[in-house]
Amino acid sequence: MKIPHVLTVAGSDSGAGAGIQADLKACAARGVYCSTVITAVTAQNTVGVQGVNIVPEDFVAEQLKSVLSDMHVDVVKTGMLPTIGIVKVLHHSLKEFPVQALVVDPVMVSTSGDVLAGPSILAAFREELLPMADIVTPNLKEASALLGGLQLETVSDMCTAAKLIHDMGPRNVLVKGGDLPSSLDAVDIFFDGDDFYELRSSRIKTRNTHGTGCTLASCIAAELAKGSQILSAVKAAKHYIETALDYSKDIAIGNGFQGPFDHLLKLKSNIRNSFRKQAFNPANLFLYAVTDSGMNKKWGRSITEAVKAAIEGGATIVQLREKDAETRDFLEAAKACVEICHSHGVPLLINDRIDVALACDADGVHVGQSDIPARVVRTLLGPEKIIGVSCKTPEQAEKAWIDGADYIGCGGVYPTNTKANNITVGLDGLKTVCLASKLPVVAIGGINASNARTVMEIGVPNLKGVAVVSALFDRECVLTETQKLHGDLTQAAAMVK
Ligand SMILES: Cc1ncc(COP(=O)(O)OP(=O)(O)O)c(N)n1
Ligand SMILES: Cc1nc(C(=O)O)sc1CCOP(=O)(O)O
Ligand SMILES: [Mg+2]
Repeated sequence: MKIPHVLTVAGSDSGAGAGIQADLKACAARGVYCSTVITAVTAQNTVGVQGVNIVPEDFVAEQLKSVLSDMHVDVVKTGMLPTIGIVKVLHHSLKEFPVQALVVDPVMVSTSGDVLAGPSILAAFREELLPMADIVTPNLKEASALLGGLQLETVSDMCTAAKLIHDMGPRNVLVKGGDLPSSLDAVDIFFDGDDFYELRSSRIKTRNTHGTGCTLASCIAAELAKGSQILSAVKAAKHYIETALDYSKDIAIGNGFQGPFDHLLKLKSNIRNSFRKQAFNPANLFLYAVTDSGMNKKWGRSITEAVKAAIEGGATIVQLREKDAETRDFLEAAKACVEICHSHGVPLLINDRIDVALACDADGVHVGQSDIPARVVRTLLGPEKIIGVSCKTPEQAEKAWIDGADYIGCGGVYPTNTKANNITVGLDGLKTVCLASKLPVVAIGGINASNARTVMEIGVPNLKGVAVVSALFDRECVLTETQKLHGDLTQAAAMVK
């Protein structure tokens, strides 16, 4: 079995908050193998950097050759590259042994203010490394240094910097605004050469932020190694950092002004979660079956029988929406459904109940506008679980994206008897929300085999499927109804293509 593999080319931090040590822990936390090429050994603690011993460039070259010639590396991530010679050696090695992606964290100054790579390195970064990079992740100081001292004080300045750095050759740029004085949130700007994305996460009040830059870059590298798209990788990395900082905000290591944080929080909270589930695939929204115990009871079947039939009929994702079930019964049924769904490779989500989702280790949850906010759900469930949010307006869709949701449900497309007092947005409302949403969308509300094609034929690329309750579960045969709907959706998908 092949395991995703990141090679980090960076300096050692004796205090183990940043550098090679942070990279190893971040990759371990993300379930990715990490090999190491050490460019420098630093004597460092929470007070600052007391000494730096640079590894001779021919020995950096030897380490690179050892790893790249033997082990299948997916992604290379760079940190402290203290000399021009080492940058050139790395450039040469990557030409000889190409990898799937290169993540460049242009480390220049430690957070304690100590210089780790002098200004002479800038030209080598610009000429040798940035043109090869899939993403470069400067903080404000590093972005300013790369741009000859350009002042960066606002989000708009960050966009300008991202564009100018993109012109140096990397395919994507993430300018990290953690030091932006005026912002309550941590605002980063991601630029892919076409679009700017403003990525916000809450600023956690803690002294334990040493190593966040190294960790973010390693985490992006780890996600890329697992096959994520670049923007998803960046978002997952930001969520991970936010969760880890929050988890570690009160730990006390060292006497200096900036301490390390705990990368391996998941091992303490839930060991099973440290093994990444299948990354969320928007294609799973194609035929989204949402259960209703009242309906299934009426037709004399259990939740598990209903879920099994829906999956056998072609459901691509299942949500347990059991509004009236006793918690203990709901949890037992949910555990059984997790087994059924996972044996068929189908994700299982829980409606509303984060406690039940955690207890049965479901793949995620779906929440609405009056449920626990998605941002809080993300903190509770961690970066890996799937989160869906019900949205009826473009503003709600924007908020869902900012809060770290993976998809949105939009409805009611048609009137429904399944949800009381539900506002109908119609096909026009659905289209408006889809066009505004940066997330994939599943349509819901009054959808059945006779109108599913009309819904899908609005022809908006991020509309990925339909979610249905009564059309599957308020029927005698769930299997037959699911098969019928699956057939209609498949025809609609062929038409839209
Ligand atoms: C896929 C999907 N979309 C929307 C909803 C509705 O969620 P919510 O607005 O929280 O209402 P309830 O389902 O909780 O009544 C959904 N469940 N699934
Ligand atoms: C659960 C739910 N949410 C809706 C929304 O508009 O967000 S409509 C709805 C009920 C969908 O049931 P049926 O497929 O039986 O119409
Ligand atoms: Mg809800």
